[in-house]
Amino acid sequence: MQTPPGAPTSSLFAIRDTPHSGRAVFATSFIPADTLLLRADDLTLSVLLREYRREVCGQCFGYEYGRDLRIRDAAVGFSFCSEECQTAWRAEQSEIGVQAWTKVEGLVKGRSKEDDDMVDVDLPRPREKEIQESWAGAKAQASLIVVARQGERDRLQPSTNGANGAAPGVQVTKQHRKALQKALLQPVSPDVMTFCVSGLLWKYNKPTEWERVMALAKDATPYHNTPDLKAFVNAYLHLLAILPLPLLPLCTPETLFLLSSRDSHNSFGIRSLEDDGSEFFGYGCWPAASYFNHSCGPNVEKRRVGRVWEFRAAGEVEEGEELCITYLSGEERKLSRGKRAVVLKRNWGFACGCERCEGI
Ligand SMILES: C[S@@+](CC[C@H](N)C(=O)[O-])C[C@H]1O[C@@H](n2cnc3c(N)ncnc32)[C@H](O)[C@@H]1O
Repeated sequence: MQTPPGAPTSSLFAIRDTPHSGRAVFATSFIPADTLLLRADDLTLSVLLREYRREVCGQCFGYEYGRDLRIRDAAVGFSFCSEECQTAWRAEQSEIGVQAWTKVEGLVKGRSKEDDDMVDVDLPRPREKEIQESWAGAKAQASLIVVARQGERDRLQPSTNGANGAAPGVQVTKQHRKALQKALLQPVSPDVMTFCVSGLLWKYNKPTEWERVMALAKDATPYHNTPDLKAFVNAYLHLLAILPLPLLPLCTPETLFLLSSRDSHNSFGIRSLEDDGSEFFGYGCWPAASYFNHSCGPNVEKRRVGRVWEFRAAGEVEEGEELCITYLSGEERKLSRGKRAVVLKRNWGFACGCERCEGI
């Protein structure tokens, strides 16, 4: 098998296909306990939940037991533990990125708290047909918004106008402006918005690395429920209405869906490093870290160090053995086999056939 783009390479392991659980990581020699197997420092998109934005550093995810961090960058809605982190964050986002976060913060700030509320997790996941129809349903309004924004570009850059000074292309009318205003009146889901902006900016700033995320395992039905899908479609229309103009060509249903479809089964929770990770700050996608399959009795331990994930052998590993982490949180690991199976099926979409579950 050819190594997928973005997959890790090592003298200790190789990535191979398995009959039932996609690709997996296998030891290529005996590995002593506690050996460092991989440091994944390739964070792509990430979501820091809005409720933690004052306490968790936007760059290194540092947390000081719930205290507000020293530096609050109110314009973009992130806080930082140091000036270095703030500078690194701004450099990584790029100038356009900082403009985008400022626009998003302006939209989200002052919205009623109810827009934030989590929806019922027990609703069924939308199937492919419903997903396609929802995105298609936004097409007409999206086209009107894009024309309204095109008018903005033409006002800002009159040199792109036609020879007679008239705007090239379609004339902006009341209908276009109304479509834009209507989008802005829809409820905002700040964390969904963060996901979309983070993904679009990552694609904008690192276009050659798109294939690293596209190579990951896909989920054809990545939305948790119908309100979640609706929140993504709304975020799309909002973003068309407010993003800096250079980002508009990237903001498409296709790109947003592809980001969700890869993130769904590959993201890592960003949790507190104390208390067995009881605080869930958000999540992110590190492609190199996404080739380990799950086992309920894992032989690899993972640990987050700032923005990097480290993977170590939990004990001695024999040549040829599959290297597995656990996808379960601390509390979930203590559940019975049946309950673990329900959690894994719901969150990751697979029926666990690991050695612990099969009783081997
Ligand atoms: C992070 S990816 C792991 C790498 C993946 N196998 C691949 O080919 O890219 C997670 C996905 O791998 C598969 N997977 C991981 N652990 C599994 C297990 N114990 N049993 C069955 N499938 C598993 C599931 O499809 C899951 O959604």
